[in-house]
Amino acid sequence: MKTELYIIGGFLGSGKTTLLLQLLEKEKQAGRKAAVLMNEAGSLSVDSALLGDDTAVRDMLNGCICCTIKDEIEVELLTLYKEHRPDVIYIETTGAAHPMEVLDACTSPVIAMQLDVKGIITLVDCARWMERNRLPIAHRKLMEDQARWSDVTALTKTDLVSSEALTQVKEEIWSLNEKVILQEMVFGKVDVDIMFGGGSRSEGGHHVHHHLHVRTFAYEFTNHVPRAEFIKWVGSLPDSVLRMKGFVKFEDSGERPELFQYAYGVPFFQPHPLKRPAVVVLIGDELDTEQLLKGLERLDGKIF
Ligand SMILES: Nc1nc2c(ncn2[C@@H]2O[C@H](COP(=O)(O)OP(=O)(O)OP(=O)(O)O)[C@@H](O)[C@H]2O)c(=O)[nH]1
Repeated sequence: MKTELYIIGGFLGSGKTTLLLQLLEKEKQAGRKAAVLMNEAGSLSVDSALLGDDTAVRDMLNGCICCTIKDEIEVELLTLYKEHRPDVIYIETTGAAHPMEVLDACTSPVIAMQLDVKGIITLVDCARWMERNRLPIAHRKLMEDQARWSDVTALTKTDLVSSEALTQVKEEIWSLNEKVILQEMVFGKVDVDIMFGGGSRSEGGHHVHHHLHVRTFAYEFTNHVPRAEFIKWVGSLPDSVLRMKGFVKFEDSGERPELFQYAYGVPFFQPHPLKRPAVVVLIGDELDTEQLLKGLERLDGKIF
């Protein structure tokens, strides 16, 4: 069984920990084992102290998982997975995190086959959203990007705004992200079934989920791959593939897989010193997963 992964993001003070505590309580009631990866910008984790003893928690301090300590996330996720085999991992990001960067960091090929990346939950503090034009432009843009790239947006602190303001917030968020599931929430109280009814972001297997636009797709090669064919395949990928990364064993490079990176149409290969699983991960908008699977299986010598 794969471990489900949810990313909880949202601007500073938007209510992430408040929601997380509610979600953990629900998981406990459902008899599921939950783990948390908590990212805080400071050197001391205040929020993880609130979580109680029955949840496995790992702190990532002194940096943001979407930039300065991005590489640590795969180690932290692997450690949580290996030590606890949780049913679900929640990642609480710092308020400064960009959701797509966090998604990128969480989809390391080293752990991709073990995780089912369910989605991004973004919290939007309604009062703050209404006043976002007073923020510096970079902060406002981040707040809007957080709403734009989420699967579920929980509108928090609805008790502090008028119903007209709430309607305006909803309309503005829908105009940025028409596929989002919007949920109103007061002090973390939310209908979890509606919230999580939207499908799954990761497709390490062979089934297609609807609703979500940005998805991840992981594939593990069984065989060595012909390099020229692989490069040709990469060149033929549609623009909907935003990012790809992984380790590939080529027919001309022996047993050590090469690190492969692809972003904005440019592939990059590098020999890798360590033993790594031959897994590639794709991130994209409306990925045609059947087509991708066919292409990868052909490269893997499984179909002709
Ligand atoms: N009025 C009101 N306050 C809320 C609500 N949800 C959370 N809060 C309060 O907002 C404050 C921040 O909540 P947190 O859950 O710590 O927010 P956070 O996003 O984890 O904060 P950071 O980790 O600092 O970014 C706390 O004092 C909460 O009690 C709500 O729905 N209404």
